[in-house]
Amino acid sequence: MTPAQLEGVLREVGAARYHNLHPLHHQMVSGALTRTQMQAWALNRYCYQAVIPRKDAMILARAEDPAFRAEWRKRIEDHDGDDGWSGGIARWLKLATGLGLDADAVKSERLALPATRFAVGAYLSFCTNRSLLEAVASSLTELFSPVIIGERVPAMLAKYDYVTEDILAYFKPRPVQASRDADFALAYVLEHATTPEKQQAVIDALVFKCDILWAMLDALDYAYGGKGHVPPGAFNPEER
Ligand SMILES: O=C(O)c1cc(C(=O)O)c2c(n1)C(=O)C(=O)c1cc(C(=O)O)[nH]c1-2
Repeated sequence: MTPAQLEGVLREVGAARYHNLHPLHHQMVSGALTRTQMQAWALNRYCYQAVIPRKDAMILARAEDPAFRAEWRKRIEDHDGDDGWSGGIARWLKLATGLGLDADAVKSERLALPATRFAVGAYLSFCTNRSLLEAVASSLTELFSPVIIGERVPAMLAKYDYVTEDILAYFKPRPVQASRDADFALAYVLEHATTPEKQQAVIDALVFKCDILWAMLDALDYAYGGKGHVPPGAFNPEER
């Protein structure tokens, strides 16, 4: 494949598998989620946010090119800020507490769904154990995140009276940051996936990452959707 063809395939993967196609996302933007479902989404998604700078540190540690590291470290700065609590993770915590959750409970991750923990752990270990090229490719879901954020934020503000712009401050810088990050990662992947095997590996990495995001929404839907099968020990407001 030429680099342009590979880019085309990667974009097709996103068009077919990204989590904006998940029924739970559709319910969220149509205004159909209960407050408990919204809280559960925020609480579980915190685990994903919290692992992102850790997996990026794994990628950094394995990159030999200083110019690559200088670019990639911006991702860690975006999420941790200068002091650990002035970046994206802190803003996600604000989102969670704005929805009525307790900050310490969210931070502890103890109330997250088992499947969330497994999915997030799988992402961290993928970026630790696979090739640098595959780890970089697995971040390429960010090519598609500006679209889902563009759907989610206006819909949440319009459809849920308890959601405010302040609560959703996390998302404000994300489309710009994600485009910067995804452009860099895509250029890296297109330059370094030089054999059919490597090209297949980066496609598979993006599929794997779409599956992580999909599995997280599946688990939320199963636990807090119509069936209401909340696993033992997981967030369950009715038990309080
Ligand atoms: O709101 C979303 O649906 C969404 C999706 C993704 C993604 O596609 O992985 C990320 C984010 N947000 C996000 O905020 C973020 O910081 C982020 C980092 C990464 C990554 O894999 O390095 N993905 C995402």
